[in-house]
Amino acid sequence: MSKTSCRRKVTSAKITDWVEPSFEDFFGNTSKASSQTSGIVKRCAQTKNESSLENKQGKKRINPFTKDHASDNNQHTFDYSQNDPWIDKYRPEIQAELAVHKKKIEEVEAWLKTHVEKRPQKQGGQILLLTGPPGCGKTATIQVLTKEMGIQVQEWINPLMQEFKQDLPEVFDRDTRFQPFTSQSQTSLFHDFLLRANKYNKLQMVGESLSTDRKIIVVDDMPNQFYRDPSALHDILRRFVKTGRCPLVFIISDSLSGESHQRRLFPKEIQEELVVNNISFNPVAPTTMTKVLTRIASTEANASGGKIIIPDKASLELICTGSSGDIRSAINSLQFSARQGSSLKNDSWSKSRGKASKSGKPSSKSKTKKEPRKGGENVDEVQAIGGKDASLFLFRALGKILYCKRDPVPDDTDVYRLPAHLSEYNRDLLLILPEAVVEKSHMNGELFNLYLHQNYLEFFMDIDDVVRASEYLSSADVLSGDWNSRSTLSVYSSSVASRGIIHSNSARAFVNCQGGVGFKPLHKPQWLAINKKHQENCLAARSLFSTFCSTPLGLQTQVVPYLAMLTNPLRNPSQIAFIQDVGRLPLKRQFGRLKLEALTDKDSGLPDGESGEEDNLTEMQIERNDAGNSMADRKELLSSQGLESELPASQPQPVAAQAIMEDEELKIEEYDSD
Ligand SMILES: Nc1ncnc2c1ncn2[C@@H]1O[C@H](COP(=O)(O)OP(=O)(O)OP(=O)(O)O)[C@@H](O)[C@H]1O
Repeated sequence: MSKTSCRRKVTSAKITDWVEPSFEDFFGNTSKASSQTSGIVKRCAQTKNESSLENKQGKKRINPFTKDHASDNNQHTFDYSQNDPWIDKYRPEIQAELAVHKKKIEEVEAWLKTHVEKRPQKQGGQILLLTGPPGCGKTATIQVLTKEMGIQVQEWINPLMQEFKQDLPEVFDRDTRFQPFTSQSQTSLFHDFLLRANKYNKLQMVGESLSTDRKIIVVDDMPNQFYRDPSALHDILRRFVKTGRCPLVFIISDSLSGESHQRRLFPKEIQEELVVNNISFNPVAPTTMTKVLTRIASTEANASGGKIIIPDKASLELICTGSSGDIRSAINSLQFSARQGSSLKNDSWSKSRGKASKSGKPSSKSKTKKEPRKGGENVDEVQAIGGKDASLFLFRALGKILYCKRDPVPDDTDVYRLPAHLSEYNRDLLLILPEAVVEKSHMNGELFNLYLHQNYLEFFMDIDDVVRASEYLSSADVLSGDWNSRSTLSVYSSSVASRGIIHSNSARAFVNCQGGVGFKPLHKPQWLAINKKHQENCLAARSLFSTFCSTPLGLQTQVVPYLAMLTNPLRNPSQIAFIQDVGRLPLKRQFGRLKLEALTDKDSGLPDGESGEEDNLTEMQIERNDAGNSMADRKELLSSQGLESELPASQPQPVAAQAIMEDEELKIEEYDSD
C-alpha cells in the first residue's frame, strides 16, 4: 500500500475507535465496516511507525479500582464496561497494580533508567530481551514503566497478508503474465522499520502530547521469517547495535516446552556479541493471581448489582491452577465464567450466587469441601472454563513418574483389589496419568524413555524390581525400534516404560511406604553425549578418509580398525589420532562412568539444536564436507573432538606432507588387495 493511499484512507475514514473489541463475536455487537476500516488505519499506522502498544490498550478507561462503580449511575459507563474484556478494563496502570514480581519490575526499570534516561551520547543501540511464559505480564510491565517514566514507545507489528491482497490488482502485471506481485519481504520491512524508528520521532496523534524525545523501540511480534532464518535477524541487529540511537526491547514468550524460541533467535553467542540484556519473567505466582482475580471479581460484583457473583476461594484457585501462571488466561476465564453464570466446579460458584458481601470479599460460607480423590488418576485434570493446556517442564514430568505419588484405596470397595494369587501386584491408586504427564512434557516418547532409563535406578531399592523395570524398558524399546511404525507406537512405548517403572517399584507401591527417598538430582541421558560424539566421529571419518569411498559406519567398523592394525607410520597426524581414538578397543584403558550432566528445573531437555533440526543439520554438514573436504573443516572437526593436539607416544609421529601423499596412495592399494 502506497503511503499516499494510506494517508487518504486515514483522513477519509476519520476513525476514532482504533481497536476492535476482542470479544465482538461473543457479545454479538460486531460492526464489520468499522472493524475493516480500523484494520486499515491500524496498518497505515504501522507503515508510519506509529506505536501501537498504546493502541493495544484499548479505549481510554476509567480505572475501575479507583472509581466506585456501585455509586455510579451512569448507565452508559456500565454498558461499556460490561462489553469490554476485563483484561483491558483492569489492565494495570501503575507499578503497584502489576501482577509481576517486584524484583523483575525493578530490573526492567533500572535498565530503562540506565539506557534511556541517563543515556550518554553516541552510545549505539542497546538491546533488552524480555522472556517468560505467555501472559506473565512482560508487555504490561513495559507499558506501565514507559508510561510512568514518560518514554515514547515505537512498536513493530507484523504487516497483515491482507495488505498484499488489496494491492494485488495494482502490482499484478498482466503483460508479463505470471509475474509474482512485488512486495517487500518481512525482513526488509523490519529492517526499514528499525531504520525509520531509529531516525525519526513518533508521529503525534490527535490528543497526544510528545513532551519528550526519550523513546524505545519495542518488538513484541517477531517477524516469522526470523524463526526460519535467525541469521537475518542477527545481521540486522549487528547493524543496529552500531548505529542505533535508542534502545530496542524484544518481548519473546517461551514455547510450551521451554525456551526454544529464545534459544533459536538469541543464542548465547549472539547475546554476548551484541551485549543483550536478558530479563526472564516467571509465571504469575498463584497468590498474586488470586489477589488480582478476587479484586476484579469484587469490583464487578459490586458494580453489577448482584448480577455477577463473586466466586469462592476454591473456584478462584481452580482458575489459577488452570491458567498455569498466565494472568490473561485467568482473567478471561473469570469473565467467561461470570458471563455465562456458569459454575466452575460442582456448581460451587452458582451456589454462592447472591452471597456476595458488600465488602466484595468472597463469602467463606461458600467454601466447598475438597473432593475426595476417588478413582485416582485423573483427579488433577479438572479444568476451569477456558483453562490452558498446561505444560510441564521435563524436570517435573520425570519427578511425577519417578516419585509416583499415590492415594489409598478406599476401604469400602473391593474393585481395586486383585485376586489372591496376584496380590503381590496390588498397588494404591496413582495420582497421575502417566500418558498425560508425557504429553504435557511436549517431548518425544523415545527421548522421554531415555530420561527415565537414565534416572530410574536411584529410586529403586530392590534388585528384582530393577529387573522387572528393565524388562519393561526393553519392551518399550522394541515398540519404537521399527522406523516404519515408530511415530505411531512412540506413545505406547512411553506408556509401557513409564507405567512399567511405576508399577515395578514395590518400594513406592503404597501411600504409607512412599516417604524417605528425598530429593534426587536428575541427569541427562548419557545417550545424548554418546550420540553427539558418534555424529562427530561420522563427520570426521568421512572427512579424513574420503578416499576410501565408504560409509561412515563402514569406515569406523572396518576400514579404520584395519588401518589401526597396520604399522605403517606414513599417515597425517589427524588420521593417526582418529585411528587411535576409534579404530582400537582400548582394552587396557580404565573406564569410569561418563560425567553426567544435571537436568535443571527449567531445562527443555532437548538435545542441542533440537532433535529434528539436528539430524538435518548433520546431514547437511556431511554433504558439505564431502563436496568441499577442506583442511579447515578437518581442523575444526578435530579440534572439536580434542584430537588435534595430542598424539599418543605409541603412535607413529607425523612425517612430511610429501610422504603423507605417497602413503595415502599406497594404503589404498593395500586396502583393495585385502
Ligand atoms: N495486574 C495485572 N498485571 C499484569 N497484567 C494484567 C493485570 N491485570 C490485567 N492484566 C492484563 O493481562 C495481560 C497480560 O499480558 P501481557 O501482554 O503483559 O503478557 P506477556 O507476558 O507480554 O505475554 P504475551 O507475550 O503472550 O503477550 C494484559 O492484557 C494486561 O492488561
